[in-house]
Amino acid sequence: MPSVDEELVSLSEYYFSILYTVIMANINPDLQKERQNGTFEVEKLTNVLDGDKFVTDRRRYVESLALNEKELTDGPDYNFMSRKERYVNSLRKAVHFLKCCNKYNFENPADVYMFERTAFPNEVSPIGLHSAMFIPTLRGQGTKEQIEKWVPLAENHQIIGTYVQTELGHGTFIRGLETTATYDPKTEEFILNSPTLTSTKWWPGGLGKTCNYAVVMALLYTDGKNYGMHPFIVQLRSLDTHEALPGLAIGDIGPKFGYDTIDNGFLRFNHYRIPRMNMLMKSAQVLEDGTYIKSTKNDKSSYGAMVFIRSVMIFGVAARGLAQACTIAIRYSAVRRQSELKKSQPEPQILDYQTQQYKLFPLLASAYAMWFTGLQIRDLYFTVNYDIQQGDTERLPELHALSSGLKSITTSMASWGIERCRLACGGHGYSAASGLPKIYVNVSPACTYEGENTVMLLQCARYLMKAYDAAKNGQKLSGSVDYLSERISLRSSITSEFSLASLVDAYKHRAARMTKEASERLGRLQACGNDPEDAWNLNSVVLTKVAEAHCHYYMVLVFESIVESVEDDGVKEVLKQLCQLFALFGIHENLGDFIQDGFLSNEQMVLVKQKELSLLSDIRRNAVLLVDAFDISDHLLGSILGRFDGNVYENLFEWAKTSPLNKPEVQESYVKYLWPLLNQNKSKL
Ligand SMILES: CCCCC/C=C\C/C=C\C/C=C\CCCCC(=O)SCCNC(=O)CCNC(=O)[C@H](O)C(C)(C)COP(=O)(O)OP(=O)(O)OC[C@H]1O[C@@H](n2cnc3c(N)ncnc32)[C@H](O)[C@@H]1OP(=O)(O)O
Ligand SMILES: Cc1cc2nc3c(=O)[nH]c(=O)nc-3n(C[C@H](O)[C@H](O)[C@H](O)COP(=O)(O)OP(=O)(O)OC[C@H]3O[C@@H](n4cnc5c(N)ncnc54)[C@H](O)[C@@H]3O)c2cc1C
Repeated sequence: MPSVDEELVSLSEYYFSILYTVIMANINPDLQKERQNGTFEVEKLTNVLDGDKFVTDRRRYVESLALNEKELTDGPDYNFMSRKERYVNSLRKAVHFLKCCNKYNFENPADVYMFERTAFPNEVSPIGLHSAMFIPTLRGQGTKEQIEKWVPLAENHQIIGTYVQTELGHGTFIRGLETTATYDPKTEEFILNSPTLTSTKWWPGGLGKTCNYAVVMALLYTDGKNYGMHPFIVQLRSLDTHEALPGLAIGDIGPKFGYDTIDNGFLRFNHYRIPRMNMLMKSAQVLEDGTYIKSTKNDKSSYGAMVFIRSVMIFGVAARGLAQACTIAIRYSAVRRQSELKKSQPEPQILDYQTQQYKLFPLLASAYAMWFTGLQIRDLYFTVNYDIQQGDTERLPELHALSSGLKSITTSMASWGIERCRLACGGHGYSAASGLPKIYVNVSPACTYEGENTVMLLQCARYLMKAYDAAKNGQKLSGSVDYLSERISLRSSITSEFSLASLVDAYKHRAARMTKEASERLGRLQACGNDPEDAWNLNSVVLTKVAEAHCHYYMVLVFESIVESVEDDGVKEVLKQLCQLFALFGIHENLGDFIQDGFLSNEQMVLVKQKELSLLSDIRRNAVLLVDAFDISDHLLGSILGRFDGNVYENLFEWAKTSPLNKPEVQESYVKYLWPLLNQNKSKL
């Protein structure tokens, strides 16, 4: 007998197939042709992207639950709302979302995440930080007793919290934060204080108007000594009136580049007291008498929430953001016809222009590379985190380096790529109807939050320099830096076959050579009199490139391993083409790195450029199916240009008619401003 879940899944498959048939009946003919001409089965590739068929079915089922919730999907068009309306609407949806979580009683956090993603398409909910950072920090940094006390309150939403770290004066440099938590043994309380204007907490999501609790990062003082940054649970607002508690000044920081649905806020403490036990004490304790005791080996374990978000952002923000933009731009390029290739022939689909393919297909390949890498790092996070829970922090530095570096290169690639997709859609790309502006403003801050991208690359480089030194001293390295202690090939093995192994090898060579040279340069800078910090700074542009090279290598390596693991021939072939294009585009873009020491010969360079162009033609045939395989619903895309049915023009026209500026026919502003202007000289007409 099938389980309830199995029944639901087959029901959702059934509805999906009906929906698919209905939609196909009304598909733009160009898109229909694209979908008939492919060389592989889309569904099989979707299963690879999801992990397996079961995950695909489950995801569709969970998404269908969210799509059936009218409270989440109906309502005013986001594009026509004011900032305040966007916040209020999002909070309304957030509360309904919580009711749904109770109703459906999801046991797996992945279900909650998929449901939330559908409820908040390219938006962040005002309570998003509650589950993304507040609860994980309570769990990660609390003692058993603290977890037992606070987590149920948070999970039952009796309290709603956020993560409060950044200040007006400092975000990157955590040791420069100024908020103090001074222990008072007489009352067994901590006194939180903002001693300067620059110590005002600034940016935390949901702080402005929504949350009544927070984990606050502050400098711990006890017995007159500063022990650095520690996490504290702080009540911010009355649970009855929601007013800020005495001793606190809280508010919204005002409009931003995007993120309209969330109230990023400020917070000032005026000698605000909290009980001793509100310090999260898993890594360090303050006893009743003020004695400070450190209980974990790695003093960066309190940075765990940041490592978590960086690890999940690669897939959740960068890969999915770029995949959505590619879906929009490629579908639109298949239905848009413009100019002429040959006289007296119909105007071609713009996707047939090689230049259009060169704009879009490397981005498509990057989206796939990020997608697979993101899933890999998410899994690595859970493995390492499990070890940490058992007291083993050995792999934390590697996870920190990889998640920092990959968070940086993928969010940079994605935000650059989304803008490129917008430009590739010509004029209509600039309309909010394209959905691309909303995707862009949702992805672009990821280059800054959870560690500014340059700073994160330098964290990764720091790890690479240490690893290289260890390898030089004879240590055998493992994990993602194992290649630094291997003998690497001096000449590229790339041939006209373009085996994936030869491409991985090229990236490995580049990363290893650049790491070695950066390390030697660092040594030379110190040898000629610079102290280590100045030498580091004078070498930092080079170091960011080293980190990029390492992360790029890692992405090619992961992509190759996925291609190798796929059994279906059709899917394997298209993924191989994408993997080759990702690698070759990267070589072309960074050619100097690959030819500098003669690794790549002139002949090989010519081959690379030829193959890159021939791959465009290969991928052209499957381009629409390759974006269909991401299986991103129209609701999530929020794009008229990227609609699954390709019926762009009629829907653009209908959408424009709903613009509030079109109602009423004659606007008040005409009467107030234009009429007087137009009529001032009327008598002279
Ligand atoms: C459930 C699925 C969800 C999916 C959805 C996906 C995501 C979306 C979710 C939410 C998004 C919505 C909203 C956005 C939220 C944004 C929240 C924030 O931005 S919170 C604030 C984040 N702030 C930062 O990231 C600050 C960046 N700065 C730092 O991290 C650090 O200060 C530093 C730059 C790394 C330097 O730290 P410090 O000065 O203390 O240390 P050093 O002396 O330089 O280094 C000492 C040593 O420690 C290592 N290290 C540093 N950080 C870590 C770490 N996190 N973990 C492990 N190790 C770390 C460092 O490398 C040094 O090592 P060593 O060389 O060996 O000495
Ligand atoms: C949308 C959004 C949401 C956010 N949400 C939260 C939240 O929920 N909670 C929270 O606590 N914070 C939050 N933040 C704050 C965010 O984490 C910080 O803005 C981020 O860590 C960057 O720090 P910063 O603003 O101090 O940048 P800065 O460090 O001032 O960066 C400015 C420039 O200085 C350079 N720079 C700085 N230090 C170095 C260095 N050591 N080496 C080389 N270059 C350097 C950077 O590369 C950058 O070019 C959010 C920010 C945004 C934009």
